[in-house]
Amino acid sequence: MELLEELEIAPCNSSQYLRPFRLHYRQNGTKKFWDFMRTHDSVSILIFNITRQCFVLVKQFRPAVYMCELERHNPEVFQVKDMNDCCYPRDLLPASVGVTYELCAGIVDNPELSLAETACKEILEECGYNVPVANLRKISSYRSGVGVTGSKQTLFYAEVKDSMKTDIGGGKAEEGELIEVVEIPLEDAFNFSFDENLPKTMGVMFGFMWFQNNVAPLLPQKIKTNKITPIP
Ligand SMILES: O=c1ccn([C@@H]2O[C@H](COP(=O)(O)OP(=O)(O)O[C@H]3O[C@H](CO)[C@@H](O)[C@H](O)[C@H]3O)[C@@H](O)[C@H]2O)c(=O)[nH]1
Ligand SMILES: [Mg+2]
Repeated sequence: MELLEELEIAPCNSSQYLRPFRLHYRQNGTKKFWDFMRTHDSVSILIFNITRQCFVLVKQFRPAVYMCELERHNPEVFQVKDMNDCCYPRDLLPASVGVTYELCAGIVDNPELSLAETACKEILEECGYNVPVANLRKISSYRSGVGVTGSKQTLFYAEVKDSMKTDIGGGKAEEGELIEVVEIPLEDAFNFSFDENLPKTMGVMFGFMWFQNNVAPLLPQKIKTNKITPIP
């Protein structure tokens, strides 16, 4: 995951994942426009391993995160004069600056599967646990990237046991997915959440908070999470 070479930044003129549009409109008499992208909806799953009392997260290289960091150190990377130009950044940063901790998640791109079935498929592909659909609990759904995509993400909760682990996970190798499965012990979860040196998604932070409010109170006292209050 850490070896990053041959970077080329090129314009994205067509994509199976993103379609940019501009909506022109008049709102309360004021003429406006807004640029946005159509993308797939998605599912994400907060996974808790009850055998070892830990959360199961995934870690992966995210090009968008990496490029934000690269631009901060190297402002010219996106300053191409012609939209057909390519840029070959030289002063690279380690790949690790673009690696984030996330909930297991996937895009909803198979209309034949329900959201819960899609979630179970992602759990198996990314984390290696074979979870029956009936074991999933829907937490809620929400809008992500409201300024840019506004797509809907549905969040599930899944409790797993070591005995349900039938595969190593890691994502679909044939699609080039390179995913590391990581376990966060329950007692470390809240310190992990607020450690800004460990880049993570809001889904992870929300998921841990939800667990604290909805599942932790039902656990035996000795394994409850350490609740910490973030410093303002
Ligand atoms: O530009 C792209 C985009 C996607 N892929 C492929 O498509 C797969 C998508 O993986 P999947 O696990 O289905 O989706 P995620 O990348 O995990 O994205 C989900 O998880 C993210 C983190 O929660 C959310 O931001 C997204 O909305 C949500 O779809 C990738 O692994 C690649 O194989 C590419 O090759 N190129
Ligand atoms: Mg994924």
